[in-house]
Amino acid sequence: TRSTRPQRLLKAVQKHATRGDPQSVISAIDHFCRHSEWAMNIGDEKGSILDSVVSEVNPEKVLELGTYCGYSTVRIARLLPPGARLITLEFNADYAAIARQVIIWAGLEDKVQLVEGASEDWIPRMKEHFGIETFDFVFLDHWKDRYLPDTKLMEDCGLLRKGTVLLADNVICPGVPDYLAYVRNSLSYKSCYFKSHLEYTKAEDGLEKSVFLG
Ligand SMILES: Nc1ncnc2c1ncn2[C@@H]1O[C@H](/C=C/CNC(=O)c2cc([N+](=O)[O-])cc(O)c2O)[C@@H](O)[C@H]1O
Ligand SMILES: [Mg+2]
Repeated sequence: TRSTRPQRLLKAVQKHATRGDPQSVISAIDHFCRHSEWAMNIGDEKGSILDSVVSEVNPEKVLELGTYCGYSTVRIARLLPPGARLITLEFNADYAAIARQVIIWAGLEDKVQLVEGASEDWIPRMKEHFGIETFDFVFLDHWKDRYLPDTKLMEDCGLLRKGTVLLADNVICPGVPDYLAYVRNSLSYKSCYFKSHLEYTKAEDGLEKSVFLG
């Protein structure tokens, strides 16, 4: 049977990127998505904003919701200090299998724990299963109707501390209106919008950075 797009994306990484070189993995995926097949990675333009926020926060404990093929996982993990950990949740087994290979190709498997499962099932288990008290940085890029319920779940599970930074992709396109209204109106968050473009296109999109105030 015909291969899937994530499988073709992984092939492009293995063909064009250098093992152990995260930047070459990022460039190979961006080239594939610009010149061969669009895919829903954050991309290079919004990816640079992600890089700057991660560098500013310099987090020890990171949670990513929605791994897909591991593009943003690699972008984040390559910037983490030694000893820092990234847990990424992905409930589609096929995507998880591709992402594992992309993360290994980038040489970042020691910094990343890819958990194959649903965010709603695993957020409540972060303490007892991973010994995580709170996260320093959370990247939201999974199904858009899950951003708000999962944020409330993280609050309820005590996983956010004063200063935890949430960064959400696609707040314009496809859009997350309920999440945006919540973080922008809640007294528990200081929120700001980074205007950009939908990956590999000229359409507007952007990232919302929200600092939990405790
Ligand atoms: N509750 C959950 N727990 C674990 N994994 C979960 C999950 N919900 C979804 N996922 C996974 O997260 C990814 C979904 C991304 C949705 N993005 C999108 O739909 C999307 C669409 C466009 N677009 O249409 O232009 C552009 C973008 O940047 C986008 O991120 C998929 O890999 C999916 O399996
Ligand atoms: Mg996205």
